[in-house]
Amino acid sequence: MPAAPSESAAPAHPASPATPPPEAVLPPRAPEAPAPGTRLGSHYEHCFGCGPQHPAGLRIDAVAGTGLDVTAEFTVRPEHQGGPGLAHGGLLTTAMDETLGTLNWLLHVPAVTGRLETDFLSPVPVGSTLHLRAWITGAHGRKIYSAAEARIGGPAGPVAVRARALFIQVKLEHFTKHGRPEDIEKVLDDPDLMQRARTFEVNP
Ligand SMILES: CCCCC/C=C\C/C=C\C/C=C\C/C=C\CCCC(=O)SCCNC(=O)CCNC(=O)[C@H](O)C(C)(C)COP(=O)(O)OP(=O)(O)OC[C@H]1O[C@@H](n2cnc3c(N)ncnc32)[C@H](O)[C@@H]1OP(=O)(O)O
Repeated sequence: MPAAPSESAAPAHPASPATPPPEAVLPPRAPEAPAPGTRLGSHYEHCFGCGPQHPAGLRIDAVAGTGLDVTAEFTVRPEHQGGPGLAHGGLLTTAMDETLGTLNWLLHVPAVTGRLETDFLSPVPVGSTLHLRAWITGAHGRKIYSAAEARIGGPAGPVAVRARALFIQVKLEHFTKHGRPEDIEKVLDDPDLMQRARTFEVNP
């Protein structure tokens, strides 16, 4: 069996692509951003993360903060199990992704997750309420850097999950071009959703 490489032979760990580089700056909160305290609602009713129509979804409904931040709550249900009685890790990552994604509303640009790193610090039992918080850490060109944490039991409870993300700004055509045509058609027929989507279009 070949010898395992020694610590010293391992290449230096590169900086994470989800960490803002020195040239990144904190972007301004968009003038059109929802006022602090506003419930951001769902961007798509069938979304696994926020859609009220999704039977097993997380139904995350984030609240805009005063700066470049949002908060949300999510209670783990039996359909979210990985280990018996415990939340599935991938599902917790989804909760982080969804909460981080709602930061789009504060910058008023559509963006999709390019990279998402998650640290699981403690097991999360079914029935736990996670208190989520996400904030923007910088932006450079189309790249938006952000971080999030989920605390158990209360907004000041112990941190159970941490995440860092790199979102990439896209045009609305990203969704119409790549989405399954029958789902896109239904969305285009939905006046409420189109009104929300159009607010992005007039302010690219
Ligand atoms: C009409 C219908 C509208 C309906 C929608 C309405 C509203 C939507 C708006 C807001 C929604 C609000 C809330 C959403 C909430 C939650 C949703 C959760 C978010 C998700 O769950 S979303 C799904 C998962 N997500 C994807 O499905 C992305 C798949 N992917 C791609 O679609 C492409 O990959 C893309 C577009 C990411 C980039 O492609 P591209 O061609 O545009 O750009 P390119 O590759 O040049 O990257 C530009 C610069 O980013 C760097 N870069 C890119 N990726 C990187 C990586 N992974 N690591 C490190 N660096 C990376 C490059 O290195 C370059 O850097 P540099 O500029 O320095 O060269």
